Amino acid sequence: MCNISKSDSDDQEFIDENQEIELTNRVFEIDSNEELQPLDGEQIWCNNMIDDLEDGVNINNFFHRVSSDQVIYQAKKRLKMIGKYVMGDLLGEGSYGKVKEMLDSDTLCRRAVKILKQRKLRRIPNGVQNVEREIKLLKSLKHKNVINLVDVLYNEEKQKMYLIMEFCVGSLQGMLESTPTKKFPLFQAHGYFTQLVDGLEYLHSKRVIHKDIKPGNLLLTLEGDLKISDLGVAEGQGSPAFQPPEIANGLDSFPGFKVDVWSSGVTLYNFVTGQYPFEGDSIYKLFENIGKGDFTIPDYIEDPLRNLLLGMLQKDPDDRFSLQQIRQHIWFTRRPPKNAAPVPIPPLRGDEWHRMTVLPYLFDHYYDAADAANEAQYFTERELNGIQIKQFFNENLVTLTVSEEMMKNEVEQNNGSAQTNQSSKRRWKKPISCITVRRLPGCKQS
Ligand SMILES: Nc1ncnc2c1ncn2[C@@H]1O[C@H](COP(=O)(O)OP(=O)(O)OP(=O)(O)O)[C@@H](O)[C@H]1O
Repeated sequence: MCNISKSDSDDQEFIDENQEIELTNRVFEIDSNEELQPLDGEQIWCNNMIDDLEDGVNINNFFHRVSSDQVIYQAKKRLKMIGKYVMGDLLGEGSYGKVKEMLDSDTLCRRAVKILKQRKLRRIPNGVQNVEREIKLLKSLKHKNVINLVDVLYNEEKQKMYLIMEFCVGSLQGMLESTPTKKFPLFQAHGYFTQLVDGLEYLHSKRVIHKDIKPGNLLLTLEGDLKISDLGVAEGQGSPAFQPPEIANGLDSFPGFKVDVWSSGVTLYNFVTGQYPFEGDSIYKLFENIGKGDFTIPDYIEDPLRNLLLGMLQKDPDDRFSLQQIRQHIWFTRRPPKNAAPVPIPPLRGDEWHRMTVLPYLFDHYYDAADAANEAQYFTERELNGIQIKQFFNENLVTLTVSEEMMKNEVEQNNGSAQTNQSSKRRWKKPISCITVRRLPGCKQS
């Protein structure tokens, strides 16, 4: 019999408003004495244990506290749909609101949704109008290196706007932060920088100035495509460390396109050195330093890259390189050799495979574990840490795993007799189960 223990875990990181927490947020852990380990990548939830607790049994009589690395499953995920989109987990949070993963139930494409609260927007002067205007603009843009706004939904009652975008696995900022050196090898920096220039050139051709180019606004798809994001709905005038001297000095008028060239120069500097050309203890000091335009480039950055950085970070916008000059620059045109391991995309909330977070919600809503066993076409038996388990295979998507011993208990409870052969699985009301996603639906980003 598998003992579980109650723990007042404060690890609520994975729980968001979509998740209905069973057992008032308590986490259940397998007793370490039983040595029942989760199978790789599998999740277990013990429904009959939950019933015991709901019946008001004093759990302390039965359960022992064990270390948290034994935690197997903690929360029920309640399905939430916004139109045809199935909501997944939180991806991040910006100043306007949350960004969550979504699945388009028509196309099975992974999406990200930025949830904007109109109440919040109204507090910003012209906030609502600006967003509306920007949405119109974003809808008219289509380029491989610019985040695509796929759909916009409104909920009048909740006063929310949902901006549905292409799904990305993370930002270049997150990748840089995940490395000890905080920088990319030159060939990787080159790959991202050339995509950034491609995207910027497209935006400028549409007479759009981004105003907030920085690694945090450059997202990556699973395929490694760079997407310029946060167009226009970004709050304020951009991030201070990436602002050009004409803004730091408060000039009244200046060529807007050169603002993007400057911040792309700071971004490239950051990619290849892990540092910023201008720093300051306060924003005033930072702007003072930017305003003077004096900076140094570490000696290990050699020409032609040094020359490119100097050209992009010219204090006077008229002297600053144009995008055409950048494109023709020798560093741009020649790909550096791949002489180091690339910086990988860091795990998303602990998952290095960046698996779809929508699936557990779908399983919880549509998939009854008992039905899975009933519908199973194949099963296999094996031993796991001394406990006999059965795995039922349903097509190639799902494996339902049930321990023989748990099965006995369940059947005894339900029928008063212990039946452990395969036919007994039809009688289970709530088997203790593992559901493993073996294959994810593929999706080509459109
Ligand atoms: N299309 C997307 N796919 C995956 N993650 C995304 C997507 N868009 C944004 N994110 C993530 O969501 C988080 C919040 O993004 P958002 O654009 O709202 O804010 P921000 O750029 O961090 O800040 P601000 O809006 O204040 O400038 C970021 O961590 C970002 O990486």
